[in-house]
Order: sequence, then C-alpha cells, then structure tokens
Amino acid sequence: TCNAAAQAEQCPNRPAGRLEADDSPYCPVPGRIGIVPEEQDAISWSYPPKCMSQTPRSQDGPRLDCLFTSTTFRNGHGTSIVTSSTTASHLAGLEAFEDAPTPVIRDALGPAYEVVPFPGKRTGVVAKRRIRRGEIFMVDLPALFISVSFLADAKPHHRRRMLKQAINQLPEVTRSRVYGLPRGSAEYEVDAILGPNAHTVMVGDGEVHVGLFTEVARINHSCRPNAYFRFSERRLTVEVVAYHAIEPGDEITLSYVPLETPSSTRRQYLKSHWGFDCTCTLCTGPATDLEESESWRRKIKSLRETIANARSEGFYHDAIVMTEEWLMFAEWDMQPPLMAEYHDTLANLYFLKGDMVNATRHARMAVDEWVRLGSVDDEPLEKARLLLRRLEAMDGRRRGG
Ligand SMILES: C[S@@+](CC[C@H](N)C(=O)[O-])C[C@H]1O[C@@H](n2cnc3c(N)ncnc32)[C@H](O)[C@@H]1O
Repeated sequence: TCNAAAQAEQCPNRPAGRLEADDSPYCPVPGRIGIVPEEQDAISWSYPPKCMSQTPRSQDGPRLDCLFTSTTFRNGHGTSIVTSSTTASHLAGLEAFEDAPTPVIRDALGPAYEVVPFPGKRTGVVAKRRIRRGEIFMVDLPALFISVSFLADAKPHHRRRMLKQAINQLPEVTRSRVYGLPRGSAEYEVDAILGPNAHTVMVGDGEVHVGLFTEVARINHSCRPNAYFRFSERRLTVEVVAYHAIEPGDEITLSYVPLETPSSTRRQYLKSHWGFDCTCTLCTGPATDLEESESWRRKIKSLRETIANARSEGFYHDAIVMTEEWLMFAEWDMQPPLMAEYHDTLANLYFLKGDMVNATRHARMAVDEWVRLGSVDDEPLEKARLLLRRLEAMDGRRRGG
C-alpha cells in the first residue's frame, strides 16, 4: 500500500469512474463543497498531536506528518488521522467534524446486509433483503486515515510506532473492530491489518490517503462486482452503492481494482498487493465471459477518454452521443453508473450545446434521482438543483420577454 504514485493510479474510490466528461478518468477528487472555514482548528483533538519529520523521496524539503485523534468523532466512533498539518486543518474544517448526528441509512426495510462466514474467504457480506439498483446501503466511517506520502516516506519503525499509537488512541469499540479484521502476511501487526483491509481515497488538492473503513473491509472483491463505493470528503464517509438489484442471500462484492484494469494485471495486482488469488465468478467462470467483459471494458475506457476530448474541444453533440454509448456498454458489462450522475452529465452537455429543453429535462431527472437515492452527501443534489433553477430562470425570462 505504500507507493504514492502507484496509489494515485490505483485509488479505486470510484471504480466505475465518473461520467462527468471534464473530470480526469481516474480517481477524481471527490466532492468538495466550496469553502473551508477560516477557523481551521475549530475542533480540539483528544490527544496532543504527535509529529514526525519525513525526508520525502519525491518532493523537495522535509515534510512533517502528525497523528491527530478525535475520540468524539461521529458520536464516539472516533478516528485517527496521520497526515500533514495542512491536510488535518482542512479535514478538521469539514462538516464531518461538526457535532452532527452520525450519518445513518434511513432504512424502513430493515438491515440490508449481514456479515457471514464464507468458504475460502473467512467472511463475506450478503444481502438480507432485496437491495435496489443505485441504492446506498452502507455508510462507513474511517477508523484510520493515513497519508500515503507518510506511508511511503516514514522510516519503517517510525511508521509502525505512529500507526500502533493511532489504533490504540481510538475508542474501545472501534479499536476492537480494527483488531478483529483479517490479517495479511506482513510481519508487523499494523502492516498486516492495513494490507488486506484499507482502501485509498483522495482529499484536499488530490492528496492520496489510505482509509481503514472497518465495515467496508468486510466486503470481498469481485472482478464483476455488484456494488461500488464512493467517498464523500465532506463527511469523511464511504457510501457503498448497488450497481444493480441485489437479491437476498447474494454475496455483496466490490472491485478492489479499477474496473478498466485488464484481467492479467488485475490478477497480478490482487496477488501482489492484497495477497490472494481471485476466486470471483468472473475469474473462475467460462473464458468467453471474461473475454467479452474485457472487450467492453476496453471500449468503455476509450469512450470515456474520447468524451473528455470532445467536450473540451466543444463537440458537445458528439459527447452526448458517446455518453449514451458509454451507458450502454457499462450496462452490458453490468456496471451501470448512478443514473443521477448520468443525467447530470447530459444536463451539462445539453446546456453547453445550447439545447435548453433537453438540458432542463435531464436536470430535472438528475434532481429526482438524487432525491430518490437519499445520498448522505448532498453536494451533487445541491449542484443539480442549482443548474435546474438556472435553466428554469432562463426559460422564465425567455417566455416573459
Ligand atoms: C478486505 S478483506 C474482505 C473480508 C474478508 N474476507 C474477511 O474475512 O473479513 C480482503 C481479504 O478477503 C479475501 N478475499 C476477498 N475477495 C476475494 C476473492 N475474490 N477471492 C479470494 N479471496 C478473497 C482475501 O483473503 C483478502 O485478503
């Protein structure tokens, strides 16, 4: 988990990628909501921050990383963050640290999943009831949040000491969840815990961090997953979303690797970074299924790049046509995006093209979809509403005069 450049390439915080064509195809910085408050140290940490200076291999000048623990974070869940003081200040200013209630899923239907023993994989997560396509059925908080630069640059014994302390400063309930996770083969306990359980996410201006989300860590990998996770920087949460309907008793799976990664690289990566030979249904199923999936993924990847180019060069009509194709290929490979994101993208492209009727139609559908999802991160809904209001105001002016 320690090479910053490799992590930046891999970071699968949004394995399906975003539809928004102006975003980088890999790991876009997840939703930042505007302003970072001025009084950056508004929260008080539960322990005096402990700092270590690193001599980075890749940047100029030494870098100071500190351990910050809040035991009161989200009603006593607690979190330990190891990062630069600039990033810590940025995080501390986010809504995640406000004295707000813990984000929960308003779930009148009862718990969506349970953790059960799973042959060959110790445990796995299975659906307890039907989960709708696009439903956010799990929201998790980070027990640990560690800068990848720290992991890469700190001396091994400093790194281990800091991380051990980071775990030990957590509240008892979260600490025991961390220690209850499966271990990899690394010699030292903290490395063995992080290895097979942590995921990468980005915060601030693209700083890659490793997040240990103990609930998400229960979900096994599949090369054709039925769910994916999205990171909300604003709330420091990970939401797990269903790609398509999941039936009761089905195993819930995520891809630990970006879906576009070719199968041989994917398998190698899972072996070298996660330490296992993948036994998912795609890897153990008929070769023709795998070949077909590979070909869709190649098409999806190249389409996404072409859409980004078409948009930046002002060929909005082409970008719209290709976005439709993108959706179709993604559906064929059973990894459809959130429909809300799809409508958002089209609303923006039609808007740029000057087709206000279709822009308004898609903006309305985007708002409806975000509301229906009940996302724990309201930023995309706010954005979609803003665009819709703007379009409606333009229409009002046109009709009025
Ligand atoms: C993040 S944990 C997943 C939950 C884990 N099974 C547990 O018992 O808590 C990752 C570990 O689960 C196992 N695993 C996950 N997906 C797998 C797959 N597709 N094939 C084989 N083993 C898998 C591997 O041992 C891997 O290191």
